[in-house]
Amino acid sequence: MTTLNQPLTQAIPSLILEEVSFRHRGQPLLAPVTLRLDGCHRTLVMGPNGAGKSLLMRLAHGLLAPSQGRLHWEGETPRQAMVFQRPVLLRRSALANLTHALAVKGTPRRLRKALAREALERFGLAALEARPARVLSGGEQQRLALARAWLLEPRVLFLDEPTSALDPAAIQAVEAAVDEFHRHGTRIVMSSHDLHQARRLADDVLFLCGGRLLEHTPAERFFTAPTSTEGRAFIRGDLVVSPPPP
Ligand SMILES: Nc1ncnc2c1ncn2[C@@H]1O[C@H](COP(=O)(O)OP(=O)(O)OP(=O)(O)O)[C@@H](O)[C@H]1O
Repeated sequence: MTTLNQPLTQAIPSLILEEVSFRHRGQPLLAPVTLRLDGCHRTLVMGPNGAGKSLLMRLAHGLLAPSQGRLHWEGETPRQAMVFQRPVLLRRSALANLTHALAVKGTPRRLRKALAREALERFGLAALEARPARVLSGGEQQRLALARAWLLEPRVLFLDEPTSALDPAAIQAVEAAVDEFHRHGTRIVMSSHDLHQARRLADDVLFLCGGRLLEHTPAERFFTAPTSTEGRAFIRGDLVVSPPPP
């Protein structure tokens, strides 16, 4: 029996960052960040190009180690997955990309194809199962990456600008998939510089500019009364250019 269709009901551990900063070759790229992510929320990480959104997400997901500070989960580290702007897919069929992920996860061979097909169906890719993953369109590749993440049953899903190269129909499909994860009980942490998208999806917003976290507020408050000058300019739609990192 698969548990993939069962909502994930246990509480998600909180993620706590205490004075987490990141430097590269001595150059500060992210100024110390202190924050806490709780509950099954959809957190949108916003800010102009070069603000430090990807850095913060990679640190949170454990792909980068902080130069200073402490990052930890309150309780057991939850299962996590990350979806990138340009998904990294294997030179195999769409189906084989998913059965491979299940093999790595340790799913018994006899269950893999059925589970992979169920995920392809869920993300509207059933007709493409035999197609080489790398010839799929950008939107299809992104949905395949989401289907792969789905099979990992993450409690926390990080998405780094997953729709920035997609057209409106593909964006809609990715946003529907994100909703599906959230309804299932997965915490979403997603970066975007698209205000419209953030208004559609966000419960809370992390706003970064120039390698500094300037705001962490409920979405409604960020959109109506941002507290930082940069946040206000961003909401007005002014061109906000990230100053050089701290
Ligand atoms: N591994 C790294 N080594 C050196 N510099 C890095 C590294 N990762 C990011 N940077 C630099 O840190 C700054 C922040 O980059 P980051 O990718 O986090 O920005 P971003 O907010 O995600 O921007 P975008 O919206 O353009 O994706 C940039 O100046 C970038 O060049």
